[in-house]
Amino acid sequence: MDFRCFDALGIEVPEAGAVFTGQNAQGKTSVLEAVCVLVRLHSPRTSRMQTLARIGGHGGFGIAGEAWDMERRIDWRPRVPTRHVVEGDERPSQGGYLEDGGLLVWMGNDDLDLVRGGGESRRRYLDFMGSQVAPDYRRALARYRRALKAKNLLLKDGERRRREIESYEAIMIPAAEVLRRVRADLSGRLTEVVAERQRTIAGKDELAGMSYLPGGGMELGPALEQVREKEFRQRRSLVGPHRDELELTVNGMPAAAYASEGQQRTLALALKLAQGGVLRERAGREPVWLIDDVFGELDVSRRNALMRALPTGAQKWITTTYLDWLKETPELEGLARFAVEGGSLRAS
Ligand SMILES: Nc1ncnc2c1ncn2[C@@H]1O[C@H](COP(=O)(O)OP(=O)(O)OP(=O)(O)O)[C@@H](O)[C@H]1O
Repeated sequence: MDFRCFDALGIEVPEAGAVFTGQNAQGKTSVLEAVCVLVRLHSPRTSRMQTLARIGGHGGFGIAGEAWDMERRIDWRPRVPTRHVVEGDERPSQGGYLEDGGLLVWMGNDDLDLVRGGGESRRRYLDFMGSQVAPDYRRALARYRRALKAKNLLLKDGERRRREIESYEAIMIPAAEVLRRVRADLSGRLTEVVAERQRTIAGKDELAGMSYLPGGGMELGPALEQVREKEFRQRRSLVGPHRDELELTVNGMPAAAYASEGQQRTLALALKLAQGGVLRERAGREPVWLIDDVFGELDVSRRNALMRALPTGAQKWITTTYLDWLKETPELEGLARFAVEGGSLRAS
């Protein structure tokens, strides 16, 4: 293991899921994070794998588990290729490992950033979904980011090296096509489901809206030509999927600026619930819900609404520091209970 604060950890979770309780900084989030890394090769807290390796451990980490009836294992070590193993067979690429991986929805108490924060958090929301439903998405995103970084370095040095810049754009344009096709498709479907979830949680007077706005327009090639001079002057990339926006509204007004805090919280919940619904529709399977410290923060009516909205058959992994609300939530009775303390776990 050697993952975060855990040197070793073995855990069996029933079909319905589990609730992890404990004080702050005991390792609850790390348990959910390990599932996310094993299943999606992605941590919602960091993009640096090194951060996940236990300080004072052997330098790397390993996670193994059965997910969606398949034995999966990853071994991460610094400076050597990560090993991805499924049913005992090594998969040579991340894409190969992920193609039959499971589906996840992550809910955390920073989900409010989806509504209040900058475009980056909403792009991450689409990216997390995109890479779960479209096999070519993750690769396109990695290619796009690498080429964009190289292009930005060239723009920054101010030398107007058009030829070299165009060679990176030749990588960015087809990658952008993949990203935008998937993002447009997902947001089209999400719009309806988010509006429906918002109505269910808040009542019929709250109309949530969503529009996908590709930065510079859907066609990247012509957009790049149009801003060429401006990019040279400003020394940075001005159009492309890294500038896409997912505009959110409540009752026709921009949600970040005009919606009340309650409306914003409801919208953040609706976005995550819709994510689960659309993943299920697209992939024909129920995602697992990793719900990190969300329930304790919600008022009773939103907590109940969330509980009712979570699919009954879905597996849920829930962390919480407060125990009181658990007693009032009969829907969670079938879930195993674990107490997390100082990087170790015991059934409670
Ligand atoms: N790479 C690492 N090696 C060792 N310990 C780590 C590492 N990364 C984080 N930690 C520590 O692990 C502990 C558990 O963190 P975690 O976020 O899982 O706690 P938590 O129980 O979810 O807390 P909270 O309720 O505050 O969210 C923290 O003390 C944290 O500082």
